[in-house]
Formats: sequence, structure tokens, C-alpha cells
Amino acid sequence: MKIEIQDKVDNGIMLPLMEEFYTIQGEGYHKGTAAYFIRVGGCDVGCHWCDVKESWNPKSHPPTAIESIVDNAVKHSKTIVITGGEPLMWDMNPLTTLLKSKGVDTHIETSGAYELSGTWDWICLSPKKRMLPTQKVYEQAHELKVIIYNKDDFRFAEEQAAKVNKKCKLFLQPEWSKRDTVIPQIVDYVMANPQWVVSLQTHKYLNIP
Ligand SMILES: C[S@@+](CC[C@H](N)C(=O)[O-])C[C@H]1O[C@@H](n2cnc3c(N)ncnc32)[C@H](O)[C@@H]1O
Ligand SMILES: Nc1nc2[nH]cc(C(=O)O)c2c(=O)[nH]1
Ligand code: SF4
Ligand SMILES: [Mg+2]
Repeated sequence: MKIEIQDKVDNGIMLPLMEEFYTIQGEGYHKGTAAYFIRVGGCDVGCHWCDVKESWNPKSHPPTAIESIVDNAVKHSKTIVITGGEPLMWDMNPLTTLLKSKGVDTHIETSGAYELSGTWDWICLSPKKRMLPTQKVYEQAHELKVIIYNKDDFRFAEEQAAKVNKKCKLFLQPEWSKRDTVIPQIVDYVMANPQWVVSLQTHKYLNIP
């Protein structure tokens, strides 16, 4: 990659853009709400069950100017979700400053594994055992969404819930390939521990992106 482009990516002025789509937020607190998704490439957290492994290599996705990403996004929705890949691998300040200047709500889907950057109306933190969140994300998360793949993930969920701020909403979401096994466990767990709420990947049931 040309030095000038690499420099812009390093400063968050350009971002490796994998895809963008207008859909319904399928998961968590805002599920059911129309939102425009911007999927930024690049992630080295390495979840073996990740449902977007094509996002991992940033080199597979074209460096794209944030002005063109934003101009396009705001045509579609007042709620913009930045996801990935792991968006916090990049400096999110320029992108979110531009989005906020257009008056839209900025949401992020993040593992929290990198330092928090950006201005966010909603932070969905989905922590991963392989690379734990940084302190500031725990303090600022609006929503904690723990993926349940096996029984140890309930222990992990409680450990992570002890680290987030008091206002943070708590969700348990089945790992998609294990859903038949873990959904009954999640249902029992939430009835016994009602501070937690079930989150399903409803877009997969609706056959939408
Ligand atoms: C693909 S990730 C991208 C954002 C960020 N890297 C993260 O993990 O939060 C978006 C959301 O999908 C969840 N997710 C990924 N693969 C999943 C799967 N197989 N089943 C359930 N949720 C999954 C993640 O935990 C995260 O909450
Ligand atoms: N509809 C829809 N809702 C989502 N919520 C979080 C997603 C993500 O991949 O970050 C996602 C996604 O990919 N599609
Ligand atoms: S952190 Fe997110 S994008 Fe990265 S591997 Fe895990 S689920 Fe996939
Ligand atoms: Mg997804």
C-alpha cells in the first residue's frame, strides 16, 4: 500500500471497508431498530466461531475515505452501527466526529480488546476470553453481550459483568452453531438470574443481513 494511504488508515482518515448495508439491528438492546451498518475490516482476536472471518485480514478490504463512507451512510439512516472485524483496531475519532456533525446516532459493536476511541451514543461490548477488554470500555459500555458457546461462558459472563459500570445492560447470546444446545441453558440461567436478558441473532432467523 502507498505510504500516503497507509498514513491515512493509521490516522483513521481512511478505513478498510468490508461492506455496508441498511438492515434491522438483530441483536441486543436495539434489536428490531432499523440501522445502517458499516463493517470495517481487520481483527486479530481470533474467535474460532466468528461468523465473519472474511473480515479478519485488513488487506482484503479497500482503504476508503471516511467522507464517502459518511455521505453514503447518512442518506439511509439516523442510526449508524460501526462493526467489523474489530473497529477499535483503528482510530474511530475522525469517523465518529464526522457522523456526529451530521446529527446521527453512533453505535459500535466491539470486543473492547483495543483502546476506546470515538464518540459513541451506544457501546455494545462483547468481550472475548482470548483478548480481554481495556478498562475504559468497561467504564463506558451501555450493553454487555456475552456469547455462550459452552457452560464456562456463564462463569465468564459473571466475571465480565463485575467489571462493567452499574448502568450497563446485560445480555447472553447463543453462539449460532451451538444454539440448540445452549438456548435451553440460557433460558434457565436468565430465569434464575433475571438481571440478564436473552439476545438472539434475530436477523439470521429473518434471513436479512
Ligand atoms: C462479528 S462481531 C464484530 C464486532 C467485534 N469484533 C465484536 O466481536 O464485538 C459482531 C457481534 O457478533 C457476535 N458474534 C460473532 N460470531 C458469532 C456467532 N457465531 N454466534 C453468535 N454471535 C456471534 C460478536 O460477539 C459480536 O457481538
Ligand atoms: N442485522 C444485523 N444485526 C447485527 N448486530 C450486530 C451485527 C454485527 O455483525 O456486528 C449484526 C449484523 O451483522 N446484522
Ligand atoms: S472479536 Fe469479533 S470480529 Fe474478531 S474474531 Fe471475535 S467475533 Fe470475530
Ligand atoms: Mg453479524
